[in-house]
Amino acid sequence: MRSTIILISGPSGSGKSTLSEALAETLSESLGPDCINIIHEDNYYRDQNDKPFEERCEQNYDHPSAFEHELLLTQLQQLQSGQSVDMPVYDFCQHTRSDQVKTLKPSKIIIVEGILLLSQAKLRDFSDLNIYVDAPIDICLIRRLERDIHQRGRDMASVLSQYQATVRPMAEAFILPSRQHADVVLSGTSKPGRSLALLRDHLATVVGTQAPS
Ligand SMILES: Nc1ncnc2c1ncn2[C@@H]1O[C@H](COP(=O)(O)OP(=O)(O)O)[C@@H](O)[C@H]1O
Ligand SMILES: O=c1ccn([C@@H]2O[C@H](COP(=O)(O)O)[C@@H](O)[C@H]2O)c(=O)[nH]1
Repeated sequence: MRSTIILISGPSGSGKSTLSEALAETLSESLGPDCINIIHEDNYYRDQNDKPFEERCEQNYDHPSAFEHELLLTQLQQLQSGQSVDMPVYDFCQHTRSDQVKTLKPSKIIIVEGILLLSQAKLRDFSDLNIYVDAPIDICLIRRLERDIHQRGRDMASVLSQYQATVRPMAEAFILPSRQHADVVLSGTSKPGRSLALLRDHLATVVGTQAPS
């Protein structure tokens, strides 16, 4: 079995995770629930257990060097060659890898979502379909504020200072230019069903005759 790899990239808060879940749900209906893995690029943030918490809070998490993209590519290659992998698990509240891993079994489809995937030539060349999710930057910031405060243990002041120091400048330097590498650009403010409809022909090409209707 050769896995089909689908990358979903775009700015933080644009709607990548939401689209990934919607796509996985739709594909599961036609291919079966065990046919799909979703991998979050976030799990490949570098381990920082050797640094004190205060220092971890100050890191730039929006530069490509913050990620271990080589490990992500290696694990995608292993999954594609039929091997299970132990994916790292990231703890956003602690800004480092947790001591857990998640074992992934090979699957027909692998959806990978994350901010900097399309900035990486080796990853986008390895992928069968490259999707970029776009949304206005004010919408992304509002969504991020809500999420980081409610789910990632942050306060408004730290989210806003990080946004100005690294999130926005790195997005301008690395994420927004990566849009040019996408096979398809989707709106992160449209209903997910509309995005799935726009993906139909692309999915038929990469997934084959069993693409969702
Ligand atoms: N198409 C959409 N329409 C309305 N709200 C959305 C849409 N996509 C995502 N959201 C909301 O925006 C927030 C961030 O979405 P998420 O998918 O987690 O973004 P990302 O993975 O790009 O950081 C979530 O609260 C989600 O419910
Ligand atoms: O320890 C960390 C690691 C990452 N971040 C921020 O997370 C986003 C990426 O997550 P999405 O789910 O794709 O939005 C990135 O912009 C980093 O700034 C963090 O704050 N702390």
